[in-house]
Amino acid sequence: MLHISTRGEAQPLTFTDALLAGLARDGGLYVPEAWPSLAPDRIADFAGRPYAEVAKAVLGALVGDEIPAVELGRMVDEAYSTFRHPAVCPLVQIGDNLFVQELFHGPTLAFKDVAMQLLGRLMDHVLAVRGQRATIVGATSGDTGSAAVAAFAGSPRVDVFILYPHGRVSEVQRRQMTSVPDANVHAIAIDGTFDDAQALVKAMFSNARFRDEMRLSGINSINWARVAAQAVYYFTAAVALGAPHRQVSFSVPTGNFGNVLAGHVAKRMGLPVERLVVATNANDILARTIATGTYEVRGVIPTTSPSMDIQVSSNFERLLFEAYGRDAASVRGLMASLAQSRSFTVAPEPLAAIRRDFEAAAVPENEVADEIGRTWREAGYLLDPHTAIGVRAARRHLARAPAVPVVALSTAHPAKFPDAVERATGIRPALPPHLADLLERPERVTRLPNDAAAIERFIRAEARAVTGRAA
Ligand SMILES: Cc1ncc(COP(=O)(O)O)c(C=O)c1O
Ligand SMILES: N[C@@H](CCOP(=O)(O)O)C(=O)O
Repeated sequence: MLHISTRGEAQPLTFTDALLAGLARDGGLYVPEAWPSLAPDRIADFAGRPYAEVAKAVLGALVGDEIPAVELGRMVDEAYSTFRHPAVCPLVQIGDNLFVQELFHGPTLAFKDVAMQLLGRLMDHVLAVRGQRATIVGATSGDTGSAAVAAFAGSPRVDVFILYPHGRVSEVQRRQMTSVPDANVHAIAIDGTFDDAQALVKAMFSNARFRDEMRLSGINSINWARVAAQAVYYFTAAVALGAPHRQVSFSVPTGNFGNVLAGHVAKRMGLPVERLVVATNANDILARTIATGTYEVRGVIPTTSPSMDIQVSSNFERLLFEAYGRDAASVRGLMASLAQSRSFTVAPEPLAAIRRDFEAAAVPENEVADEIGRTWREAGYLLDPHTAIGVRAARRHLARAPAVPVVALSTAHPAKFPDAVERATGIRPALPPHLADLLERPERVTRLPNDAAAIERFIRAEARAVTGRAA
C-alpha cells in the first residue's frame, strides 16, 4: 500500500519508507492512499480477544504485506508485553454510560507508549533489514519525548534528540527525558513553547541537506505509524461496549490532534464511532475552529495540562485533507495562509463534513480542578488533568446525548502531574515502583536557544549513529 502526502507534491511511499521519512518532503503528512476496511463480522470477532491480537489485525490491514505478518506479530507481542496491565488499555466505568480507557500502563505512564513501544521496534527492524542508521528528532510538551526516550534508549541504530520547552513540562516528564544514561539519548531544553519546538523540528526536516546528511526520522504524530498504532485502542474499547452492533462515542483530550485523528481512522476502517469529542484546555484553537471555521493561532497559555499547551495542531492537516475530498491543492493553500498570516478559514462544505463526525469542547482551568475533585468524590477515581478535560467534555456531551456510551481516553497516569491532582483532591498519587527513585536520578540536559541553526550544529556534533562515531 502506498502513502501519499496531504500536500500532493511528495513522492508516494510504502509504509516502511513513510515510517522512516516522518514528514513528507513537501512539508505535508503521509496518509494511506485508500482506507482499508474491516467488515462488521471481523470487528465482532475482536470481542474478548487479547489487545495484541486486535492490534495484529488492525495494523495488519494498515501495514499490508510489506512487513511479514510473523514479524509484525512478534513486534506487537513484545511492545505490549511492556505494559503493566494484562488488558493493556483497560476500560473503567465511572458514571452512567461514561467510561475511561486507561492508556497509561506503559513504561512512561502516558498514552504515547502505546504507539511508541511499537514504533521503536518497527524502526529498529526496518533499519536492521536495510543496514541503515538514523537520527531521530522530536518535539515534545513532555510525554512524546519521555516515551521516545524509553523506546529508543540504548539502540545502536539511532540517536535521539528531543526538544522540549524549558520550564513548561512537569518535573516527572522532564526527569524521564533527562535521567537516562544512554549516550544515544539527548534531551534539549529550548527557550520557547512546544509550538516553537515543533516548528524547529519541521524546519530541520525542510532543510534537505541536513535531513539527508543526518538521515532524519521523526517520532511525533506527524509520523503516520504513530497514528496507525493509536487506532487500535478505539477498536478494543468500542467492541467491549458492543460494537459493531452498537455505536460508541469518544472524548479525547487533544493537543496535536494525533489521538483523535486515530479515532477518525478507526471510523474510516469501519468502526461505528458516533461522535469524536475534541476536548481542549484553554489553548482552544481547535474548539474555536470547529465552532467558527477559522483556525487562528494565538499565544500559548500555560495550564495544569501542559502536554496540551499547543496551538499549531499538526494532525489537523490530515483531517483537512479528508474534509476537502483529498484535494491537496486546497490543503497547500490553507497551509500557505497559516505560514503567512497565522490563520486560515475552512470552507463551508469541508467544515460541515468535519462537524458531522467531530464536536469540540474547551475546558477552562477552574473546571479541570473541579472535575478531578468531582470524579474522585463521586467515583473514587483519580484523574490526571489531561484526562479530566476529556471526562468534563464527555459529561457535557452526555448531557445532550445520554443514550450512546462515551469513552473518555485517559492519556496520562495521575502520578505524572501530582501537584494538580493533590491540589484538587488532597491526595498525592505515587509513582509506580519502576519509577520510584526517578526524582533522585542524576539529570543530563542541554539548554539551547530557539534557533534551528544552533540545534543543527549541536545534532551534527553529537550524533553517532550516522557518523559512525563510538559511544
Ligand atoms: C497527556 C496528554 N494528553 C493529551 C495529549 C494530546 O494528544 P494529541 O496531541 O494526540 O492530541 C497529549 C500530547 O499530545 C498528552 O501528552
Ligand atoms: N503532547 C505531546 C505533543 C507532541 O505530540 P505528538 O503526538 O505529535 O508527538 C507531547 O507530550 O509531547
